[in-house]
Amino acid sequence: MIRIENLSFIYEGSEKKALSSLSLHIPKGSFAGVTGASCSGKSTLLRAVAGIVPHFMRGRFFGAVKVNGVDTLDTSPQKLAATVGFLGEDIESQMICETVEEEILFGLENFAVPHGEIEGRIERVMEMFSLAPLRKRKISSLSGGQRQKTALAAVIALSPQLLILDNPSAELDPVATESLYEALSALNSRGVTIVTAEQKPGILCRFATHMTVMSEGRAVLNGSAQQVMDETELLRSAGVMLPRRAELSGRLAAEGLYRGGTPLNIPSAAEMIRGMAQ
Ligand SMILES: Nc1ncnc2c1ncn2[C@@H]1O[C@H](COP(=O)(O)OP(=O)(O)OP(=O)(O)O)[C@@H](O)[C@H]1O
Repeated sequence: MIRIENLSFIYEGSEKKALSSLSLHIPKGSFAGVTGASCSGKSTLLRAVAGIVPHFMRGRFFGAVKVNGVDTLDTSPQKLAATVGFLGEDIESQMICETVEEEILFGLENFAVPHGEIEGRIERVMEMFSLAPLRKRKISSLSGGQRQKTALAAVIALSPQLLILDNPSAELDPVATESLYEALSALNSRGVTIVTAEQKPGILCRFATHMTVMSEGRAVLNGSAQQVMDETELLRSAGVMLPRRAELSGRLAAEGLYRGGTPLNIPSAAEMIRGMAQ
């Protein structure tokens, strides 16, 4: 679904490569998680997949990004948006309507979703993000987390085939983050390809089928969540903050007490401890 070939990008006015000779393949149906330290290039990578780089955010672009076989240089982000949902870090700039309902409705009308389908889609995303009580509320009166949920709901209501989310948990509390990832996982199991970037890999490794670690504009690690999370030294050197369960398994392994892989979730961490106690 996404094929990136030898991509380098330098923002206009900058001399530094935000992306450097990056090649990556994300198959259709994946739940891909992109992680890495601040300024490692995660947002730029996602913007390149959505065509925002270099169409809206200009600069020197080398290599190719193909989405569903279409070269993003040969199409516009508006055309891509028919199948690609993108929510960037700066959600404020993506929200243009006065109320929650209008914000979700705007995209649906803009993409000429048949009238008979609109109410069903609005209700579905309202339920997904517990937004029903906020339906008529002004966006200016919402908390950061409520705005984030509204922006996510507006993108998901468009039923994209590919959903790209940059730091979607930024304004969400842990419970809302958990429900967001469960909702994304449910969409993924219905065939939607998902690409999300997060600085911390703890939530990604629980849900992603595929992970990429960025460092200085390069993809320094790429593979299944287990393969990536087992590379603890490389993750540390890329400035990635390991989840506590990975710190724990790493220390136990260094002391010769544990030989398995990094536990990706709490049940597998419990399994690790149970195994040692026996
Ligand atoms: N609009 C821009 N103009 C110029 N340089 C930019 C712009 N956006 C990002 N950069 C630069 O590109 C590089 C990669 O930034 P990017 O935002 O892609 O990293 P990131 O991993 O998403 O960071 P963060 O986790 O802090 O959001 C950095 O050196 C950054 O300063």
